[in-house]
Amino acid sequence: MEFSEWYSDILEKAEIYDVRYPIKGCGVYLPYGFKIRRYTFEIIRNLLDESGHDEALFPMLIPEDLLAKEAEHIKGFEDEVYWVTHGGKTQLDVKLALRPTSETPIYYMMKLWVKVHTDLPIKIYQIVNTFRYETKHTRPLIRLREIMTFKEAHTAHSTKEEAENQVKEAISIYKKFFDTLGIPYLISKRPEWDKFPGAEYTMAFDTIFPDGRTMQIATVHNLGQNFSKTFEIIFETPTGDKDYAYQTCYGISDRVIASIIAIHGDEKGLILPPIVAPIQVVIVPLIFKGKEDIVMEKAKEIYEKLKGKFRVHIDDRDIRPGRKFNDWEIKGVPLRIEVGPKDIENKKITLFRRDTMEKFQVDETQLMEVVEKTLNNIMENIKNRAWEKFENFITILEDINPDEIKNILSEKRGVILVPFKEEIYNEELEEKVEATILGETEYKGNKYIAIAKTY
Ligand SMILES: Nc1ncnc2c1ncn2[C@@H]1O[C@H](COS(=O)(=O)NC(=O)[C@@H](N)CS)[C@@H](O)[C@H]1O
Repeated sequence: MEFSEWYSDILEKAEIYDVRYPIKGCGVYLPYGFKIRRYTFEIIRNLLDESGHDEALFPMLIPEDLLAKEAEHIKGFEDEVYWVTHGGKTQLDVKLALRPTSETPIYYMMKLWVKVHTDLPIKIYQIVNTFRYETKHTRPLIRLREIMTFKEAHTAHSTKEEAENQVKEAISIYKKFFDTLGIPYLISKRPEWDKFPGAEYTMAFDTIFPDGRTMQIATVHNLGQNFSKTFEIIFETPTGDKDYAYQTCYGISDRVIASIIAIHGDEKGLILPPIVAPIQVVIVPLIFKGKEDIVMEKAKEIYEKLKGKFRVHIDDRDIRPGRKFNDWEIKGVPLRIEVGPKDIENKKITLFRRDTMEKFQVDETQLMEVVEKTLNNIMENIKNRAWEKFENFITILEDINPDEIKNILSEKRGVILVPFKEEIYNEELEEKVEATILGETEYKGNKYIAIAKTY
């Protein structure tokens, strides 16, 4: 099955997301998908909190004059902004934007908060919905008009070096985040012509979807003093001088959820990393005539043992076991325990791991350690499998040969790496190869220009 068909099919069949909302680019997180989202963003929350960030919350509405303050920024977003013009029947005297991202409201407030260098650094983030009137083809969780899960971090520093270090910290936070989810990535510095509006430079994480196209899953921007000059975020330095704050911002969105689904899934359905799985272990009692009671009793006993440590569920629906197996395989539940009369007699436990579709038996005394070990093993396995597929999508060429590049990008697709040369690194190259320049990147110790077909 072709990837995009598989993808929209699984969103529905695994009950993750419902695209039938009557506005293009807007959809509904169903309970199962919402839990995956919750566990996923809990990871990034913890990583940010552990590295000195504080979560905050800013209004969604931005007055037109505020949004338009930073010239590059508004130029970059003016075609994407949704506007509110009325309050009820009353026309508003100032148009209000639905935030496409929150530099302008946040930096307006930072001006009020920052007076002296000891008020810095500020490291805050919010996880909110943002709005972008995307004109390109919208796709569920990938290219939304209402970006429902937009984690944006914004920092302000008293020195250029500290802001530079913050970019490095943001990159290492994202590496930990994607490594925890087993999502492979290539980190590149976006070319000048494709950086974030108002930034000095943009670092980006790109992953490769099963159809071979790359997906930008995170960005880190060094904003320099562009916004602090516009918003007058001025502080008194230790020597009594005045200076403008040095800033960074970095964001991820629902695309992280899309990547978990797309990268780890197989033809059968989802394969969820245990850390984000709403159900980590599903217990399926095999009901045989006359043995219902002992089977259910054992199932409950296993449930009670596991529930303190794992997210476990007993599927006691009155349907055939095969139907149950199928349902939980589609939903990507990492581990299944089948409880039948024979196993009970032999004091055995039958387990099934979703990533390899293997079934195996252990003594019931080993239950806890085997569940723990297998879940960890599943995480390692799906991460390695994802990186293997990713590496196979990378083609290193000695030189720019437009025809060869076009050929590879239409057949194999993936990312093409050519040795970095300043003289060819320009927008014309994109036209020549009819593809996107992701940027300059380090790969296995060498410096390359990365070229790909992107989402
Ligand atoms: N329309 C969209 N739908 C889903 N995700 C999106 C969309 N547009 C951007 N993203 C994701 O959001 C991330 C951050 O967006 S951004 O424009 O690159 N950066 C910012 O907005 C900065 N303020 C950092 S928070 C992107 O890296 C991309 O992964």
